[in-house]
Amino acid sequence: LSEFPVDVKLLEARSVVGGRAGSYTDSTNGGEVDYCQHVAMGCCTNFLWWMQETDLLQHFQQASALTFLAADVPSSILQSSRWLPAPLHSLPAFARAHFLSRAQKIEIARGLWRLMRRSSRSRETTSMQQWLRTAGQSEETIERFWEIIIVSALGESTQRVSVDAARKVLVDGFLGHREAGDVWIPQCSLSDLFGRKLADKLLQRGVSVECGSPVKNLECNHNTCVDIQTSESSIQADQAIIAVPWHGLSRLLPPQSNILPAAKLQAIHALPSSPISGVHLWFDRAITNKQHCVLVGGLAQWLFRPAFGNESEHYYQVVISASRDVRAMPRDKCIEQILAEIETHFPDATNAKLLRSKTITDRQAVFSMRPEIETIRPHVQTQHPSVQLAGDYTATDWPATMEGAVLSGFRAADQVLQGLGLGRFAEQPPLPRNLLTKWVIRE
Ligand SMILES: Cc1cc2nc3c(=O)[nH]c(=O)nc-3n(C[C@H](O)[C@H](O)[C@H](O)COP(=O)(O)OP(=O)(O)OC[C@H]3O[C@@H](n4cnc5c(N)ncnc54)[C@H](O)[C@@H]3O)c2cc1C
Repeated sequence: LSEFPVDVKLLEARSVVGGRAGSYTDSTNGGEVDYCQHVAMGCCTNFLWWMQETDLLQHFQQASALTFLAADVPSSILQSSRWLPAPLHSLPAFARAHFLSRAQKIEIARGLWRLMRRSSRSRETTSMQQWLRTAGQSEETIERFWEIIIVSALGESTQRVSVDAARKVLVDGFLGHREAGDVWIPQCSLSDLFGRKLADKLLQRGVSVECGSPVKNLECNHNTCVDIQTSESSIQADQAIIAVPWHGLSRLLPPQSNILPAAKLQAIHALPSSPISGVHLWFDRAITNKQHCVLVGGLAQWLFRPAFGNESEHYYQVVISASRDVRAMPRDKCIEQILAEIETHFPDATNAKLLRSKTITDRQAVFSMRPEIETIRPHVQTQHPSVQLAGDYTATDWPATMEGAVLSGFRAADQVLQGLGLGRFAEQPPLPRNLLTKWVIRE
């Protein structure tokens, strides 16, 4: 919006922008620690474009190889082949993977083929787990492959997510393009990236950013103007975009609002969510030089070694998505189990001393991509022409991701521009498909 002749004011409740993609200040050394590591994927074309546009893509590292570690087998590196076109690009690395047996690989290949041949718009109410069983996947294959990929990408287990959501991740996220599955990892803290660097870019573009300004109420009394109440002031706007999380929306709007029907507002508020935990570990020495890896078969799912922070400390972060088990465990027991798993993967960890640890679980980290939620996710346009919604929970087809959030923002901006008669704002197209993927992957 800042590229158009409009005055843009951003009202943020917290002291810093960035929302769930943020950091806290470590009381021991004063450094910034991300609540939880965030990564984007190559298929997140809107998010990556936006980072490029705001000159922030330089603060990301693009990783095209993922290391999978499982107990008692050598590590496996999954990387696209240089010479095979999509969707065959992962085949050689997949065939060499040590954490899967030959029979499991054949089962998975059959399952992936069936997913690609399935329509992306089936809107079926089956869960991914039910689908996997009917597609001939054994419990062990589900646990050792499908569960790992789906939980990492959707923040929810195969038991709960819809087949459509899982298909989107596997097809758009890995099979559709050679670079779709590349992982883009921030090389600075999230609060530095979004809270400072991005906020500065917005300020330079003339956006007024007001942190510490929670909106209390939003009403449209007549057709062309929105009344926005904060604790400090009352603002009249021609257009408003409400970009709060799904569970915060009903606090802003009166129950009988001309913006959203009461039943819809209630359904959005009740969208089911899934927790994600970041387990922060500080050791007295390095346990591995790997910057990131996927851990197979245990409680810990990913290990990250952030590229920033105090060099004298050896800080690592374990990410556990759909972490209901973690929430149910005593804290000490959870750390004990994670350390035991880390020692099986990294022999250097046996001699390392854990100096301190912190577990942060966001209970409403992401909305749960269950089959029924697609009918509840709202479009960015509300009933009122002057009010738009934005946020990962809107109907973008994407799971709760930075891509979904950015895409919804672009769509909301487009609506605003149309409402003001100022033109259009085009979202980015998905990664292009080659002839083979167009032929093999059904729309
Ligand atoms: C632990 C965890 C790990 C994740 N990992 C990844 C990942 O690896 N990759 C990925 O793409 N995504 C990841 N996500 C999801 C990602 O963080 C979200 O999808 C994304 O941040 C959603 O952005 P949003 O703008 O929709 O909502 P939010 O980030 O929740 O932003 C909403 C903003 O609204 C503000 N607000 C709320 N109420 C008010 C009010 N009344 N007035 C003014 N402001 C208000 C909030 O303070 C907040 O800043 C993760 C999320 C969590 C929690």
